[in-house]
Amino acid sequence: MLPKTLPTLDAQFVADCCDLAWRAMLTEVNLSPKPGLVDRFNCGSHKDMALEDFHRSAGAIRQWLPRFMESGANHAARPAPETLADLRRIGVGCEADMFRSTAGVNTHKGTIFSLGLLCAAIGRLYQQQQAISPELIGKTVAAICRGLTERELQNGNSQQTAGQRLYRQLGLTGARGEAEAGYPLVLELALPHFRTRLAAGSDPELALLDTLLVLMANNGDTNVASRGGADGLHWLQQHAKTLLRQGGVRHPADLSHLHEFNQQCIEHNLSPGGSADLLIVTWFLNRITHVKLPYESIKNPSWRISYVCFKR
Ligand SMILES: CC(C)(COP(=O)(O)OP(=O)(O)OC[C@H]1O[C@@H](n2cnc3c(N)ncnc32)[C@H](O[C@H]2O[C@H](COP(=O)(O)OP(=O)(O)OP(=O)(O)O)[C@@H](O)[C@H]2O)[C@@H]1O)[C@@H](O)C(=O)NCCC(=O)NCCS
Ligand SMILES: Nc1ncnc2[nH]cnc12
Repeated sequence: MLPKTLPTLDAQFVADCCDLAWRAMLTEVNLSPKPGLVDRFNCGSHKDMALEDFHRSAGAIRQWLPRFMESGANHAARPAPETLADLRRIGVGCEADMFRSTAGVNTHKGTIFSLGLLCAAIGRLYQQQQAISPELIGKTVAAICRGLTERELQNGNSQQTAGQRLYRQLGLTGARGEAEAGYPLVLELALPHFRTRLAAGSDPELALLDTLLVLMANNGDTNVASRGGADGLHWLQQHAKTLLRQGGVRHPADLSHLHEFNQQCIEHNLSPGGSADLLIVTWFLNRITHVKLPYESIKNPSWRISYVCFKR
């Protein structure tokens, strides 16, 4: 008789997932050249943070990700919105460590929100012994975030964050809206685009840079809007669309267009930090299906016998 639910999250599985999330953060920040963003060449439109801040921040966040997974697993039998309250508590602690590691600079606030939700969704799916697929993860995040934009954006309080202010001014739902919708920009646009480019034999870094352009062209990025307003966001989206129409990033020679785009973002003081976060989500979801699930083997009788023997 198979166990109804696994007693706890398998430690190796948790470590594999959190290491993958950590690698996703490093892969994104090391990817170069990225328009307006911190990378190996320069700090884009940022005067207060550099590559090393992101490396330190990613390491600090990595330590908290198991707690997001455990929260998702522990609340697996509870109504999904109850999970978010616990995630908020963990998130506040994680953000504090991020700020400690960067001497107060906001490198990954949005990343913590997105990766925290993805890890919680994976913990929930694991506890329910469901498949861990990008689509099911997206659906589970949407369930956890149901009603979030209405609660936190439509009824914003006086202590407005950038996201709340931009919702009132421009109707942008930002990180909350993307999560509550189940990451459609990633699941319907960026991830299929990235996988198609990889399947066609594209260099992975060029494919990822091209995917960043796809995100920048379609994302209502509140980072861009908080600095450049609606006009700044429209300019950045149109510029990304033009580069994509001209062929995007297919050959090393195309990197010159990204260097030029970066210079223009610096002149406009624009940084697509939200699209950088969604690129982290894209890379992570592309690889999560490779992480070994312990209960996949339970269907294999030989493994089941060894599991039962081991547990005695
Ligand atoms: C729900 C929160 C995200 C609340 O934050 P806020 O109300 O500000 O919400 P948003 O503005 O919507 O988003 C905040 C960050 O999320 C990223 N983001 C923006 N647009 C999108 C989008 N469409 N899809 C996904 N993600 C998006 C973005 O974060 C990245 O950029 C930041 C670095 O850029 P920078 O310009 O430097 O940012 P600032 O320093 O703020 O501006 P300057 O002063 O420099 O000009 C960095 O954070 C990147 O990650 C948005 O900034 C959530 O954070 C929250 O409520 N936290 C509380 C604790 C919690 O609950 N945490 C975990 C829950 S699982
Ligand atoms: N590389 C990057 N530069 C600036 N903001 C970011 N947010 C996430 N990644 C970023």
